Amino acid sequence: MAEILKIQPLTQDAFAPFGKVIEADPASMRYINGGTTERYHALTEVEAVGEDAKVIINLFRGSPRAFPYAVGMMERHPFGSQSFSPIDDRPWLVVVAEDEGGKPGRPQVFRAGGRQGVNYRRNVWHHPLIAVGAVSDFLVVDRLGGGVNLEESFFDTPFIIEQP
Ligand SMILES: NC(=O)N[C@@H](O)C(=O)O
Ligand code: NI
Repeated sequence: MAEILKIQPLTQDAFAPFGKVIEADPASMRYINGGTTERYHALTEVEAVGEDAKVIINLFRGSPRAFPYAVGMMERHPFGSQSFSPIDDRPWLVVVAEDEGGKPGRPQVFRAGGRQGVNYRRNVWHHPLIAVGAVSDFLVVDRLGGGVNLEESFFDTPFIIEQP
């Protein structure tokens, strides 16, 4: 019987085991450009390791997922972090899992606001982008380079996300 996953709000503390939430954190803000710009400084760091590793910036245009949605697999990137920052100010879902002996444990689902991004630390289990409600653009910063930077793991029984 497929287990239904609870959705929790995305907070820095709750997401800490998996990476950082990218959002306008007042504690990181400093004024620049003669006071005309608020710089939210060094919110997180990018990891890019291994052969010929470099950091790239991408745009992902995600089609909305249909719900109930079956979380049948998770993936991770052994050589680099991966960040997703929504451009359209639309809520979306983040699905991550702790590592349990080289496999993902029970997925955890977070509801991200339209101005909340995440940076998955290197080798953190996550589900590929889950856009909600409409086609949504995301700025994605991740790693290009040698080696296979994608490891996938499939659940024997999928987990269900009922409604976002
Ligand atoms: N394949 C790809 O670049 N995207 C995934 O890594 C993802 O997390 O969406
Ligand atoms: Ni990924």
